[in-house]
Amino acid sequence: MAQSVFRLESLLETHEQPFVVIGADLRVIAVNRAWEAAFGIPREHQIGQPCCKQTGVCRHQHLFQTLEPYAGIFSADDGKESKKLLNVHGYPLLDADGRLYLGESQNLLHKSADEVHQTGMIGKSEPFLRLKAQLQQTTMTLVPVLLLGETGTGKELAAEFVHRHSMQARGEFVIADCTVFGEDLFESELFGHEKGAFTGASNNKKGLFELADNGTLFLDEIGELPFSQQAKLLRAIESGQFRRVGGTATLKASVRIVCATHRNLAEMVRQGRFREDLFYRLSVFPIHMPPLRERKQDIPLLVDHFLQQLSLMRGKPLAISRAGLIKLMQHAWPGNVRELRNCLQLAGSVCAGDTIQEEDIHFMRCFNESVQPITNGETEVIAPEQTAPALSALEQYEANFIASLIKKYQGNRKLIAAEMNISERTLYRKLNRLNLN
Ligand SMILES: Nc1ncnc2c1ncn2[C@@H]1O[C@H](COP(=O)(O)OP(=O)(O)OP(=O)(O)O)[C@@H](O)[C@H]1O
Repeated sequence: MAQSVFRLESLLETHEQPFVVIGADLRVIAVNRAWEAAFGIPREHQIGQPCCKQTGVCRHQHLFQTLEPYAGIFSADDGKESKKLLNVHGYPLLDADGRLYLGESQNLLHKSADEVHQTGMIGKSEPFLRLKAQLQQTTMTLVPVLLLGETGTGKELAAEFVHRHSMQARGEFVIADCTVFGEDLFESELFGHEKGAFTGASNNKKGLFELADNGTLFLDEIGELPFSQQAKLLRAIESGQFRRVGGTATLKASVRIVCATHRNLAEMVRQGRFREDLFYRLSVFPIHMPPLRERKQDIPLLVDHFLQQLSLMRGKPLAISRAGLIKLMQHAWPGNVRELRNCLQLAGSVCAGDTIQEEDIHFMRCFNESVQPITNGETEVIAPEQTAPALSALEQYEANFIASLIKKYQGNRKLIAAEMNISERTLYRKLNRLNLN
């Protein structure tokens, strides 16, 4: 039992974003360090507390009743005046005895100046220094920046860097994850809505664009934005003007746009899946994030950095043997820096002493996004249940593999993503694409 609690806690720590586990009695069982840092509440004050302070059926209770995973944008129920907006994914978890829990990742949608990553980006290799110089150049203007690169290469970190060094640094850094914007959600999440605009709109609500006024709006995975919504985004970016859903007033916001994608947007334009005008507007300043295999010189520095973090978490030093470091240098790192961090985290939790040995290091199976998901050029803007496309043999293989992990981990997306060495967001996209949701 002690071992499984230890494993659960170390797995929670591999999660970069705030994560909470809630029991069927609607009380908090565990939170990770990212959660403590985001809300400024030590875990010992949170564990055992009710999941929500408001009365009535909450999303957590609803999940325990229906066992249906959910995703959406909610404000934090942390008892503080300035409500933080969270992009939330919740799903049921089962332990080995069949007890039901709820796991919820809570990605902060906006970070104030002092919450934005202070540690900076680590590296000294030539590709890394070139990247940093390009990022520095963007800080002298307010033109949109497009970050292109594989999963785990540090696109979000780079977006924070651009914000932190820009003229808008005093404003908020607001994250909009385009993978969760369906046709319905996009407008009200991005531009807000007025009370009564649609069923469930019980209050006026600011959108992410408004929240990013005088700051930066980071549109993550811009390639996933539904085609039908792309013109609305373009209009708002060009004019800085927008209207809340159900509102008549034209509002204005001065927003610096930074986008990221692992997709080939130019190819999507050619296939008619991404608007050409939006593409040209966003790709004024395209920046390629080098994969870790092209900057292996940075591995020792990154290893030092992550070992320091792990030592702090453990409360005692953690080192790595020379043979262990060589093993890390020889790996191709398809999951990039995230994979390196997860690999060290797991090695640290299995190593017997204070030094990670070669045999403590295990590389995880990884499917990266180089598998081109859609070939007929139109499926992503069509409701999947009506027109689910036939999967290619490779996709079918991937779907079978993920289905076996879903079974193995009883649907726990965090564990599935950890085994596949991809972020939960990437897993979420794959589940949608492969009709596994
Ligand atoms: N140069 C770096 N120095 C230190 N940490 C890094 C660096 N690059 C990435 N990381 C760490 O690696 C992890 C993944 O980074 P990040 O989320 O920014 O990648 P990403 O490209 O946005 O991934 P995805 O496309 O899957 O969302 C984070 O924990 C981040 O802090």
